[in-house]
Amino acid sequence: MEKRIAILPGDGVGKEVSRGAVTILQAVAELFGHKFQCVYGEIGGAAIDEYGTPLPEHTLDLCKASDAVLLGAVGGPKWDRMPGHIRPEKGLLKIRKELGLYANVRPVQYYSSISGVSPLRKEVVEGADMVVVRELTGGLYFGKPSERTVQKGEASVVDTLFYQKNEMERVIRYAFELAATRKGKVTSVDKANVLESSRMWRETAEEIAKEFPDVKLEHMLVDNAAMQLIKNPRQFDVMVTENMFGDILSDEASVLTGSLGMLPSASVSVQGPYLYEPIHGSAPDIAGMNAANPIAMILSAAMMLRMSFGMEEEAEAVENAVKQVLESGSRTRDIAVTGSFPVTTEQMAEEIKAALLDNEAIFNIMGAYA
Ligand SMILES: NC(=O)C1=CN([C@@H]2O[C@H](COP(=O)(O)OP(=O)(O)OC[C@H]3O[C@@H](n4cnc5c(N)ncnc54)[C@H](O)[C@@H]3O)[C@@H](O)[C@H]2O)C=CC1
Ligand SMILES: CC(C)CC(=O)C(=O)O
Ligand SMILES: [Mg+2]
Repeated sequence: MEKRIAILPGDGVGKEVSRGAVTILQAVAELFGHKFQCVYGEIGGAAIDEYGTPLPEHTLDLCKASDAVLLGAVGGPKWDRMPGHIRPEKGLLKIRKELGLYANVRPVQYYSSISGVSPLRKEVVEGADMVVVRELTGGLYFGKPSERTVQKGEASVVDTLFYQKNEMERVIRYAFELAATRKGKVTSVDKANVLESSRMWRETAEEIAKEFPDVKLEHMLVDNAAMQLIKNPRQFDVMVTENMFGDILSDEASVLTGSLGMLPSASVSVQGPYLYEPIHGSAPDIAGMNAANPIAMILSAAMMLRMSFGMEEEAEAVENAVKQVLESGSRTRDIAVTGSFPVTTEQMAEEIKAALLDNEAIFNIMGAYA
């Protein structure tokens, strides 16, 4: 089966972890007899440098003409002083809007093999298994006006948190549908004690809940949710929340696994290609050092195989290879324990590829004798 994948490496470690994911996709293609046509495009700072804009039209066209999009990360100090409308991050926001990627699905999975890496005690994180569903095309990151002004002679600034009810409905419904396939619980996170937008969000969650009598709904204020995530993460199944709260809480949730380099994501739309990306950014502090953890990106590719291509067996094969490599003790710097010698980004991807090829070879031999 031929699939066309738009690869947008972006900036910083985005480039390095993208190479890791492509290595794994090539191995999957070889093993399972698929054809993945990887077509490359520029986004973020890389696109600003070459074309003067963070999301050139040709990149967007390339994505629209593909079956799925795999994106590394954007941003970095080089472009931090650019005016707001041509910052690298604007390219990411624009592609999300243009592709209608309304729900960003961020699974947080506990790996017993690296439990010691989390600063949280093992008995707190053990067995944590949750998904943050983050609204992705509305809220503060998109609302207008968003500008500096002068009011009564004083420098002033405004950002706007704007939502339409249907934008809340679709992402909350997605969270309920997901919870119905998991542990049957949705925690809707808001700031309804202060914000009018949150009161509408809460009402909408109550309305959608009526469509899912077997799914339990609870509400939680965002400040409490930030604390509960660390205190008792096992209480959560699916957490659904607006754009900025979800951005912040999912980075926090990565601490349950031990590193930001472990968390993948999928962004879904009503129609058109889905986009897959790690939740982390371009990590300028380690960019170019071949030190980034490629697992978040590789697990994002596994999500793509499952969600965009219906390749469940292939996705599981990649996820199992990741587990196996972690169990073998191999670690990039972010998940290394004191005294151990970390592997590079490239080595980690190669080890995952080797585990994938080995497992499938064994599986095929066993199958032949079954
Ligand atoms: N989706 C995207 O493209 C995102 C882009 N950004 C951009 O990235 C730049 C840096 O932002 P930061 O706040 O530093 O966030 P960041 O996520 O890039 O890095 C935060 C910390 O996590 C570490 N880290 C991140 N990914 C890692 C990986 N794969 N392996 C090992 N360690 C990893 C970094 O070294 C750093 O210490 C900014 O320009 C920001 O706007 C930030 C978040 C998301
Ligand atoms: C860089 C931002 C636009 C978004 C962000 O931090 C994220 O999507 O995780
Ligand atoms: Mg973020």
